[in-house]
Amino acid sequence: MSKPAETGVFDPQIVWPAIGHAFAKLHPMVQIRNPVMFVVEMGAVLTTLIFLRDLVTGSGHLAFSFQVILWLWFTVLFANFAEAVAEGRGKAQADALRKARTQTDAKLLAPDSHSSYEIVPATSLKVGDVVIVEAGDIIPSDGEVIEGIASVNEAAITGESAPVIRESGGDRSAVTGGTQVLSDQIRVRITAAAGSTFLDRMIALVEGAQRQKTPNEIALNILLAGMTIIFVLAVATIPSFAAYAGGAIPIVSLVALFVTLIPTTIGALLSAIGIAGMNRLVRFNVLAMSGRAVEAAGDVDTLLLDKTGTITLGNRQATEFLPLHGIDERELADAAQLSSLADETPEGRSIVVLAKEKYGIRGRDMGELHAHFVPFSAQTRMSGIDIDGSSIRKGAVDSMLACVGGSSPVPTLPGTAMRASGTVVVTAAVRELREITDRVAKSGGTPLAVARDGRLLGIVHLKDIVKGGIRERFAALRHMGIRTVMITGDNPMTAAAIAAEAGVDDFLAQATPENKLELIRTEQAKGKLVAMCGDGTNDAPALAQADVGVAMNTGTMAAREAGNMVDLDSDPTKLIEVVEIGKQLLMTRGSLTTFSIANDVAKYFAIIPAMFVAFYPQLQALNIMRLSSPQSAILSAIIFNALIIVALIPLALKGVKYRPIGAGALLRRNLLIYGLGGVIIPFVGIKAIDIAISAIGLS
Ligand SMILES: Nc1ncnc2c1ncn2[C@@H]1O[C@H](COP(=O)(O)OP(=O)(O)OP(=O)(O)O)[C@@H](O)[C@H]1O
Ligand SMILES: [K+]
Ligand SMILES: [Mg+2]
Repeated sequence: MSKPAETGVFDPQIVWPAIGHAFAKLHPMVQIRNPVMFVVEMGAVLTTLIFLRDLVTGSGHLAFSFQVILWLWFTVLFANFAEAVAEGRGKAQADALRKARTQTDAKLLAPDSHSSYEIVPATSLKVGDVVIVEAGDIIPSDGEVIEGIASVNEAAITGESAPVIRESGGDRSAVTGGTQVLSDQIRVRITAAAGSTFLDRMIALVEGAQRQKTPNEIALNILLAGMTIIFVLAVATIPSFAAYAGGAIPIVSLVALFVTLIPTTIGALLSAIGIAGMNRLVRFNVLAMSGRAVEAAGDVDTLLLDKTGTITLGNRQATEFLPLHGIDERELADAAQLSSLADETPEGRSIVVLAKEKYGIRGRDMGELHAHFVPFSAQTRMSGIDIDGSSIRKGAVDSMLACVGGSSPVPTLPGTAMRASGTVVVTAAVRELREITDRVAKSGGTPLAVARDGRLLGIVHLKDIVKGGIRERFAALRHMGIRTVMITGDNPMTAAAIAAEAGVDDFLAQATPENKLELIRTEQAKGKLVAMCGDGTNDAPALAQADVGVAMNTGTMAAREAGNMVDLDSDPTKLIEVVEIGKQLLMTRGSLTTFSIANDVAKYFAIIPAMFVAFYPQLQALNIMRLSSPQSAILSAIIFNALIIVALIPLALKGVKYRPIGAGALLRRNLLIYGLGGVIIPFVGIKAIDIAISAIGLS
């Protein structure tokens, strides 16, 4: 995994444009999305108008008012700046991606030809068009390989230069526009028109163009808005207290008090925290389609993983033909090959290859054979062919046995009549078949049974390899308290072998797409947050249902569209980083909210005595900060309130450090640091500012 270095928080290339954006974001229609800061802006507008009036009439404390108003505007600008910096970091990543979206031409296949094509610009391609892509060509748009196999360099989107295999059929058929074919030739059916390709969506995502507030953010915003309203009411009563003592408090002081008391720190940084979380994922080569997915990742309890292509490499290859007693190996190979001639899955193709390598059985022309082809489906878990009155099937052993009547002695495949003595033959064959199946399965291989006209011939052994380093990573997930469950369409014994090798906690075998979906719903009904990693079209419903659906980039378009995250490195254990980033996001938000609210304590001690000491001398007891003057107290508080936003931008963007020490311990630790820190820091900060401004004689 190549991980681009993190740009510095205050990189000049990001800071300068962000300053401009901070002013542009002053527009009330932009500001209204953030209620706390909108209120601050309204306060700034109101006091500015009063100041202008006083300027004309020559009344009021003009110098003092001017300084307070300036800092009110700074408060809003700093909040805007924080968001703009977060967005700017995303834009830098988007620009890198945009370079990959170079203008290319496409070799558009003429509608009823197999080889003649015309060159057209990639932008003119429509969904459904078929293009030829040859070695050296850039794939013009997203699509599905419908014929051929090729090695593809996807570095443009993944940053990983090792080529990947893309082939028709199966779960590795999706190709991404902007990537380059290195060898061979493929035919690609275009699945996305210009402007809505994967790369386009990636760019829009990292730029934050599609960012929507998550339910958690909305809830927090409502809470903050609620607190703001309470402080409006509280501050609104102050003039009457002053009037009672025969004095008056200038509006600008009231607004300053109000702004320092409302939760401006978290209000200013909330949006930046969310954007930064998504950006952090991008740096790990994971694209989150929604902020909600990132948050959910922070609380995941159960991780479900598809086996083939997710836990294993996914190119299951036929390695052996294992005939039943009394059946010629060549007869089995021949039947297996026939049933696979039109099977465009990697499994089917590898059977044709093995039959040719081992027995020299040549491919036959499907057109001349007058055959009816039965394609593989995840429901039937079988595929095959009806040819010359005979029917050949291959598939998962249990499905095949149900079909040829392994459980009942009566075969149900068409075209078979049962002899009276047949029962015994079938049962013996079934027993032997089970023995072979178990042997293959125990080694982690996938056994495919082959039958001709209801007569079992034997087993094809498909081999697959568990992805490297996966075991330790699953152990790390367990340590984080996440249960891993492998779900596969394969038989229980193969599943058990692979599950043991990969080190998952549990597995579900012989699962149909509906079973996968059901399992997720059951977990969710128990109140658990479920993540699912998958690559196949048959995983799509589950990916859509899961709270966090991580599609492998090697997977099909359907899978990539259904999930709410795509892992460009196709590494299911990346969930560790995804969860950490999610937890970090939640913790950062929680910590800064705590800090923001704790901040208020010091401000009460700074401002309240300063405001009232003239009317109520006994409040002098509260004046523990001994600030130089009431005006300096108000000014120091509002300056601190604005500067703390800028000071916390790096923390908001980088996130508080995640430590796997358990939720309770973490909460205590954060309360101590951010709660206590939030109480103490403003006392020190406000006092320091007070000393500084009275030294330079600002107030
Ligand atoms: N081309 C094929 N023809 C016939 N049967 C097949 C073919 N490919 C796979 N099978 C059988 O169907 C079963 C389920 O298919 P598949 O592997 O696609 O399911 P899955 O739910 O995606 O599980 P996995 O986790 O293994 O990817 C396989 O275990 C195998 O027994
Ligand atoms: K505040
Ligand atoms: Mg699969």
